[in-house]
Amino acid sequence: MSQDKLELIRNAGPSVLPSLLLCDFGDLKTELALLEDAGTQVLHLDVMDGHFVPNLTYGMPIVEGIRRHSELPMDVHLMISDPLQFARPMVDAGADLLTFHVEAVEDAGAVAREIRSMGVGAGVALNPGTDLSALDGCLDDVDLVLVMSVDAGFGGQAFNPVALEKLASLKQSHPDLLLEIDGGINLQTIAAARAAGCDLFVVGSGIFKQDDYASAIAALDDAIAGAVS
Ligand SMILES: O=C(CO)[C@H](O)[C@H](O)COP(=O)(O)O
Ligand SMILES: [Co+2]
Repeated sequence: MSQDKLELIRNAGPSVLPSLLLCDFGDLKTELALLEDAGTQVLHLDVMDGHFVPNLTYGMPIVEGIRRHSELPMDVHLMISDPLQFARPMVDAGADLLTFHVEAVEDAGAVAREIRSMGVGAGVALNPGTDLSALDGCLDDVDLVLVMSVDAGFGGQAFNPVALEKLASLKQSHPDLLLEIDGGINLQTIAAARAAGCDLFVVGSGIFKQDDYASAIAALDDAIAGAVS
């Protein structure tokens, strides 16, 4: 099942991925229905442990709850110190792709291989201050690279353009790699990310702080389509 969903994630781009960090968790069912009606193809879930990042969000019960209300593929962004500690429970909860931070682990390739052995996709993320060289040796083992355009931990932060250089460089060196960006993506920043070669665009405030999710997503889609590379 997860392999089919992973294929859907691979083929979704270019696409906006709503980050549920800022959604109304008191009414998940309605939130998910609105996102599905707006044409969402993949959900982005932010898991924070209060240790790797100074913020705490949610774990398996919420991922499982989201899965009960939606069949959409789930891209789970693990901002946690020990990704392998919770990888299997996250897969059992319904995750289809697990993205861990390269800053959190000793051997990113080994972590990615272990995640893939669980039948789901593996992604590796890097914060704005982390050099691309941190990914040396692991890119053959991952399905996706998540280039952070804010320091992982909070929604609503300002976009850091260092992400654009990293995307362009990865696109050039690994043209077949799936590239995702996360943090401060909105109508002002999304076209530049597309022009730099990005496939998947995580958006939190740019959707959930807007009155109408569908028109917010449609405007972001239009900006992606109009991007010049
Ligand atoms: O991983 C994240 C934060 O660490 C979130 O996915 C991201 O911040 C989305 O929110 P926004 O679009 O408001 O920046
Ligand atoms: Co995220």
